[in-house]
Amino acid sequence: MTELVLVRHGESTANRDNTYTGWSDVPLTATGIAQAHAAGQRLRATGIQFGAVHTSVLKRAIVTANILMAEIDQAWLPEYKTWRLNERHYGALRGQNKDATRREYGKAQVQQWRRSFYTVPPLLAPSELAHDRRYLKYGPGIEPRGESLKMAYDRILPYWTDRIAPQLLAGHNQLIVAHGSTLRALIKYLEHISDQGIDGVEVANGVPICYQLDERLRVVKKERV
Ligand SMILES: O=C(O)[C@@H](CO)OP(=O)(O)O
Repeated sequence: MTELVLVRHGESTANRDNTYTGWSDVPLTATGIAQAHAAGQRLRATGIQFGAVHTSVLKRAIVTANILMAEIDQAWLPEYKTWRLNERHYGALRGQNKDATRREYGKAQVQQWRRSFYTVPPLLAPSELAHDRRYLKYGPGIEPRGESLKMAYDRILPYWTDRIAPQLLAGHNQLIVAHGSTLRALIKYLEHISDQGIDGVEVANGVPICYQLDERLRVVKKERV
């Protein structure tokens, strides 16, 4: 039996301001930092010993991961950062206020943009891409102009298959510190949730989700701590 723990970062400035975030690299708020410490203390009480930590290349997840690692007194763990665990890219919605878009486009459209598996948000223009050097090293085409949850799922899964699943199969517990929709994609995969069923799944900031997995990585137990 191996343990897999998923944690969404603490509250970010964009969460506080109710704006679409995606790949925008926004910091944690003071509340978010406190949530990360509290989550780490609860995780420490479980006594889980991890083999490695995986996070995105966005600071709200990285800082949360570092706080968690310190709180569980496993700051020495290998920590792997990958763009594949970045939040789903919100395209041209990034930076806009969610309530303002509800007023402009209607609640149903916003709910579809936020929670449907297949809906792609309005795309950024090619000229609006950031060409950030953290992505350029992978070559052209890594930075999306916007992603549906399905598109994010498809780029997350290879990292699961190549880097996380083999560690779990070898008996090493793994901690993933990522984002609301990255984690919804992983939860969909782990729990075999349908394309429609994933609409209703929400992941709270700073609440560790602990899975016990069997030797074929089937979920035996799920618990929030
Ligand atoms: O803005 C975002 O990138 C995400 C996560 O905060 O929000 P949503 O809940 O709309 O998926």
